[in-house]
Amino acid sequence: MAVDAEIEFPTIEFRSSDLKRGTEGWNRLCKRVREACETFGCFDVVYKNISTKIREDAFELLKELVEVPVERKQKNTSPLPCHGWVGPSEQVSVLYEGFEDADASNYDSVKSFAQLMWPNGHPRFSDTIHTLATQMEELNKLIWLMLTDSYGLREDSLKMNYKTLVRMMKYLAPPLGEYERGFFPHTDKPVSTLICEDKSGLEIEVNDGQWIKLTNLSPSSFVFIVGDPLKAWSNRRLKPVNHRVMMSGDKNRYSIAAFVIPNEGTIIKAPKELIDDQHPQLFKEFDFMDFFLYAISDPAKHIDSGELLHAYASVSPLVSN
Ligand SMILES: O=C(O)CCC(=O)C(=O)O
Ligand SMILES: [Fe+2]
Repeated sequence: MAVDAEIEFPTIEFRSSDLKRGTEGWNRLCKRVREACETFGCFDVVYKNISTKIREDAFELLKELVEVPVERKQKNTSPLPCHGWVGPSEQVSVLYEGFEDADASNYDSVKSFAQLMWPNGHPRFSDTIHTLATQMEELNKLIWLMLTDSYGLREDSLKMNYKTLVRMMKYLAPPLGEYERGFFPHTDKPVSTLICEDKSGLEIEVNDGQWIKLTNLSPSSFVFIVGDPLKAWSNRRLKPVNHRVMMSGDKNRYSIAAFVIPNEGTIIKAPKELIDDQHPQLFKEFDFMDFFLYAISDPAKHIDSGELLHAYASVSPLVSN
């Protein structure tokens, strides 16, 4: 997929015939996934095992969700600051609105969310979002397996207990002819992220200050994004990508993101196979939740998002990007 005159953003199709571990097709995919995550920190995965129907249904339901009265939206709270429902404000953007289910591959969690928004519940919403979240979680697992296989590691080198937090977002079209921020630039703090969208708007920083828009994503595309913890886990091989949403045109944009949030007490550390004389250990091992809370704390507000991992866990203050 060409998104810029010079830069070719990687699109990788996961054909069912290549998903058998150990086959040539599988090994080829593993290599491409690893290269994309090391070079760009993200890629477009075309994955037809998640049907376009379930995505379309989810976007339709999201359009219903944004219409519920504000008093109900405000019930979507979270123990984490800046999580839960976030309405249009300077905090993210006046164009932005986001809802969150912290454990969306768990049916009861989605059902409780739906009951807050629609007092009589909304089984079709619960079924659809739960199914999509579960399938995105499976896709994420597949990508993790490709990463461990490509580094010649055991599967359990990247295994942890986690929840799949799903964020459902709406971005208003900007005033006519304008090009406006929908989501500020940042690197993701969850371990990894998968995003699907109904309209382009996502942009990534490829070189210092050079942004490219991800256009022409297919109806079966999901954007996989390397989060900061994967950089620490891989001893700086994998690259968290700085990304943002910019809005233009006259259509609203809807997106659904699935984030990997490890359970309390999960330690992020590089497997010993990824540390040697040529690759000395660059990050101290750390508790994911401590890092996550640090990243949304007041002192962290003065540090660039892409520098937070270094500020928090770098072994040496001299190590930079
Ligand atoms: O809406 C999107 O496509 C991206 C949102 C995002 O980057 C995030 O929630 O971390
Ligand atoms: Fe993000």
